[in-house]
Amino acid sequence: MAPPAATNTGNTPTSGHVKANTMPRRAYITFLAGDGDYWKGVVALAKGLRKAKSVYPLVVAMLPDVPMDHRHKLLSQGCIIREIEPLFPPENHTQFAMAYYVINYSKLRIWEFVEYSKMIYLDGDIQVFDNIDHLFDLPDGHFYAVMDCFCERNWRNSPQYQIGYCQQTPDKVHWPEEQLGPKPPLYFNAGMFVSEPNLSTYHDLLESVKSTPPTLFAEQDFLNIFFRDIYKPIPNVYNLILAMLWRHPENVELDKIKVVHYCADGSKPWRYTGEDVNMDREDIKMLVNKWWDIYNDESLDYFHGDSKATTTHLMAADKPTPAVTKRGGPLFVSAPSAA
Ligand SMILES: O=c1ccn([C@@H]2O[C@H](COP(=O)(O)OP(=O)(O)O)[C@@H](O)[C@H]2O)c(=O)[nH]1
Ligand SMILES: OC[C@H]1O[C@H](O[C@@H]2[C@@H](O)[C@H](O)[C@@H](O)[C@H](O)[C@@H]2O)[C@H](O)[C@@H](O)[C@H]1O
Ligand SMILES: [Mn+2]
Repeated sequence: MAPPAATNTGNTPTSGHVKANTMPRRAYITFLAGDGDYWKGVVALAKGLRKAKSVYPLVVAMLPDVPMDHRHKLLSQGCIIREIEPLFPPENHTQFAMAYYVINYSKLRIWEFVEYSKMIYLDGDIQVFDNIDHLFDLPDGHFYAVMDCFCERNWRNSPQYQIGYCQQTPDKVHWPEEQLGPKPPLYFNAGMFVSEPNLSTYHDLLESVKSTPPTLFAEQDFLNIFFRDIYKPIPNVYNLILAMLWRHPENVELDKIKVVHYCADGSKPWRYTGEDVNMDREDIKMLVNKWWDIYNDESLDYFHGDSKATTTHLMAADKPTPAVTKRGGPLFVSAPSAA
């Protein structure tokens, strides 16, 4: 298989079985920041999309602080790298739910990727287990994403959490309009969404972020405000927020789930120990195993079995060859059943 040119067209599919430039300009886009271990999530995502036979490329919107050896690991998995400038919210004293959420505002840069007409954004801690290319055919002009859940502890400073209200079960605790005003509009998780890159949308996003005071869930809150008039919920098979398994099991059909979002505390597969709350559940162990099965599957590597091409490709990019990605990861006694 010919190695991808360092600056390929942007339509070279990760699976390699469709001729470049014959597909509509569509792409999966993820975001990578820092010198930590999220690159492992992106490697797994590239391999998962390949296993699911997606015909569209995976583009990595990358902050400048991502080290060269991490970039090579992604290039050698067929990813397209698009370096972006960081984007920060206005000066604020907000306590984000997680301090590092401030870097997630840089995600907004992806609306500038107008070489693509349609994008599916996926967090680096997401895995795609079944083909979801059909989502690219959803009608333009809307923002598609899965509804979030407000029951986890990291929502404890929100009014919803404090009164026990969650949009997943709106009849369990009614929203007290008299005390808290109108019920909030439906709220999506920003770890996965379908949208269209567009320069005027991008301009409006950047203008609007300057005047929107940051809140608990950083750019996720901001995106919910910005796209609230065109937001359309899609089924949770496209973004299983793991907490749904213990907060709203009645809303989850695990065997129908296509996309898993490892966002619960302690659930990032590449850091998983099983010691955090809820992490000893059999369904969590099975989903973490499924992630590792893909991460460790060398038959899913972009340069499977052709290390010479890897060297050629990377030498062509005039960069040192990457260290061999350490394989391995926790194996569990309980045999993983199919999810
Ligand atoms: O150190 C970091 C933290 C976050 N991210 C990216 O930002 C996304 C959002 O962060 P995270 O998934 O941790 O948020 P969560 O969904 O768990 O709240 C991640 O999936 C990564 O794509 C990253 O690249 N490096
Ligand atoms: O910067 C804010 C982040 O907010 C979201 O994560 C949260 C949120 O969904 C909560 O509802 C969950 O309880 C929590 O577990 C989860 O981490 C997005 O997944 C992430 O991409 C990013 O936008
Ligand atoms: Mn995430």
